[in-house]
Amino acid sequence: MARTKSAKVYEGRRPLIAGNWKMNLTHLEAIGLVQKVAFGLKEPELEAAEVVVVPPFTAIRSVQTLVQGDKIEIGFGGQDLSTADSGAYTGEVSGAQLKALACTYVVVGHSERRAMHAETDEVVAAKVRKALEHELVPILCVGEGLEVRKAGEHVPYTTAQVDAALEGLDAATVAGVVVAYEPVWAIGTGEVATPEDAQEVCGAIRSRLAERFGPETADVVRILYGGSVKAGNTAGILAGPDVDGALVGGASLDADEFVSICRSAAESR
Ligand SMILES: O=C[C@H](O)COP(=O)(O)O
Repeated sequence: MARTKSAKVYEGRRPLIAGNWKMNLTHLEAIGLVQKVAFGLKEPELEAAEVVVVPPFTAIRSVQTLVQGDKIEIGFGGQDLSTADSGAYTGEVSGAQLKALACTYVVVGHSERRAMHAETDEVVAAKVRKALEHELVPILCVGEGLEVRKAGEHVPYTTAQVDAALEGLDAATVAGVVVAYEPVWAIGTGEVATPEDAQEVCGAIRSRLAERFGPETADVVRILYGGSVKAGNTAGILAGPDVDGALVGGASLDADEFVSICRSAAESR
């Protein structure tokens, strides 16, 4: 099993694979999955690529206990956070609560939150700020629906979402954000974007970050692709020079498949 090692300085952008479990798995099933993933990956692979799981809130504590107790070199985070810190917000979870569970990351603005919970660009921007305030790394999700894609407006649409979410932040702060390009038409559909599609938009996002925050900042921000990522398509997608990893949904629930995805990422740089 891969164990925690001393900090290492990485040159360039270290590939990041984040498994978003969405509303799947009990806390007991979560433990089993993390154990299998940890046993499946070797230490050099976990050094070459950063591996993160994003369980439902109900399983975070169990994942934390396992990861810290067994010194497993796998990170974890939350799937959402509130724009508030505490109070009468039934069902919400705060950044402080996630931080207290040792979360490193939090997904913000996932298309399922935007669509099912009416999260606007303003709400997403507020959540990015709240995550940063609590020293959580936001994984900012952007991406177009099928109509926008068919109209050929996917690049301006997604870069505008990035603009809105990062409005008012300074370059040093933006350097600590992860962006995930997830075309909505490719999420959970089996309809994966081509490597060229992924690179086109990830490259455009990086160019936009360079315009707004400077090339040094744009150069360090990790930009992920998400949408029907599987072991068989990871290498092709990560071959794009601006694609630094993947936000994986369904395939992250299968230990063997997720291990293979992480291995591809480790071999990608
Ligand atoms: O957060 C993950 C994305 O929504 C991708 O999900 P998927 O890999 O099941 O298409």
